[in-house]
Amino acid sequence: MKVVKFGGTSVSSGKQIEKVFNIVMSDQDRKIVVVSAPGKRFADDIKVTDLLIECGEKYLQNQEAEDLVDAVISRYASIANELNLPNSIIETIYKDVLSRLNGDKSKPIHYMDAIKASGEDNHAKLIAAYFRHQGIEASYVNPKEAGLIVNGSSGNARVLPESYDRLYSLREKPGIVIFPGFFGYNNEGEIITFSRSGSDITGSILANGIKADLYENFTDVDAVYSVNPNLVKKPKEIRELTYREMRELSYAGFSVFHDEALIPAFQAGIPVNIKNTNNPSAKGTRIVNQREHRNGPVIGIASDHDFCSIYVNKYLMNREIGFGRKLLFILEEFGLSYEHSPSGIDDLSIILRQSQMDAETEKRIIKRIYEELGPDEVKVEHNLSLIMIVGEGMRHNIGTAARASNALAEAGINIEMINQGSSEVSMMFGVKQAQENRAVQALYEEFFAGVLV
Ligand SMILES: Nc1ncnc2c1ncn2[C@@H]1O[C@H](COP(=O)(O)OP(=O)(O)O)[C@@H](O)[C@H]1O
Ligand SMILES: N[C@@H](CC(=O)OP(=O)(O)O)C(=O)O
Repeated sequence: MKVVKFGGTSVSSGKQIEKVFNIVMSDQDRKIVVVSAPGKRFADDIKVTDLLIECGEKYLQNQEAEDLVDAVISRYASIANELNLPNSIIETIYKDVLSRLNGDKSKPIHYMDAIKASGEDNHAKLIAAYFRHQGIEASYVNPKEAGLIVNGSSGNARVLPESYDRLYSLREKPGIVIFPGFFGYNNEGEIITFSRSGSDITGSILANGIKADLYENFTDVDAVYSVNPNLVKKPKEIRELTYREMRELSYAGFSVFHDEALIPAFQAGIPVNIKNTNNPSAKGTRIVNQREHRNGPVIGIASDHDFCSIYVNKYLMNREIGFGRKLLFILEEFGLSYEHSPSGIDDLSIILRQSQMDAETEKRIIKRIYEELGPDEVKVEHNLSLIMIVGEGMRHNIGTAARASNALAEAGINIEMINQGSSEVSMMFGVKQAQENRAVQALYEEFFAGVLV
């Protein structure tokens, strides 16, 4: 039995949903179908989730948002029209969206979550109606009814382990199950969404719950490429990746698969296959526990931007017990999470996503570090990009760091910091944001020219 997830681009129009239908019908093991809200049909299009967020925010401020409600409903209406579905489905969706928008605003965060989740919830109903219209036994299943219970905060839902046992009974449901991605319910019955692009997570949870043989994740590219295809023309396709490699790469910028989505599938030992809705016969990329090492040391290069670093220097820092803890405690008190902390004997850098820290917070943090830790120097550097080179093969190859540093030096790029992950499957380079793309291209040239992946 397989769980199949279709991303926003795969369900963005009636034509795309016909492809989804054909893919599901072509393999009788494809039983559980997880869907996203309608995504982009073309580069400048707006995802339904983004329209809903704008709409909800206006309603919260009691502002007019009729044009936005129209924009949401007309996305579903044009899909229903293309698929020759009766108008009653659009009336149902319209009523649902309005009732959420006019719902209880006393807890704005929960209010917004219910609105965001309507994108997938209504689309799952529409897609189930289409399958039935085609004469196929199919039903929409709500996450609460199925037992997908979560905790955590809005946009950061965490599945509760007991959900898995409950979801197992989906196996017995007759026909095809159409399941909305992106959200679950907490024990109080409130909707909580996963982080953005979180339908990948729902698919993985369901794959674990029903103990699927395979989790197929359909998107709009033939494979996971060794580098973001928007940065390098026709990059090499990756046939097979380990869970650890994919986890590092999706964390560091491979937006094709959500980094949190690997854990449930990994825990149950279920392989993941990333495939293309627009070219389903292409093999795609498999994510597995172990793979053969036929390529060089590196399997992929990912990059992400908008980081900053807080650099702290103090002579004899290495002998001062509790220095690191006190520094991190200051950040904790400001509610900040950090990504990495490369260190030397007398210095320590903390890398953060800079959107968390405005100018005022930064000033207050620096003041506290000076007051409480007595450093010789504290420096904050903004607009950094992190580039991650990833590959299980790096463990068996010496000289990877030297090759990467040389390639960057030859491209005239200054390395602001290096961090070799203790996992030994990744190595991170910090560079100035303006040099990110050039750095990725230089590393790609170094590690992939002529390599079979
Ligand atoms: N290394 C990579 N390999 C493949 N796609 C990538 C990679 N890095 C970024 N992407 C982008 O991820 C996109 C697919 O993810 P996403 O837009 O979330 O799809 P979906 O709508 O199916 O959820 C691709 O179109 C591509 O632009
Ligand atoms: N619709 C949600 C969840 C999701 O997974 O979407 P997509 O499959 O388009 O990345 C979002 O935009 O975040």
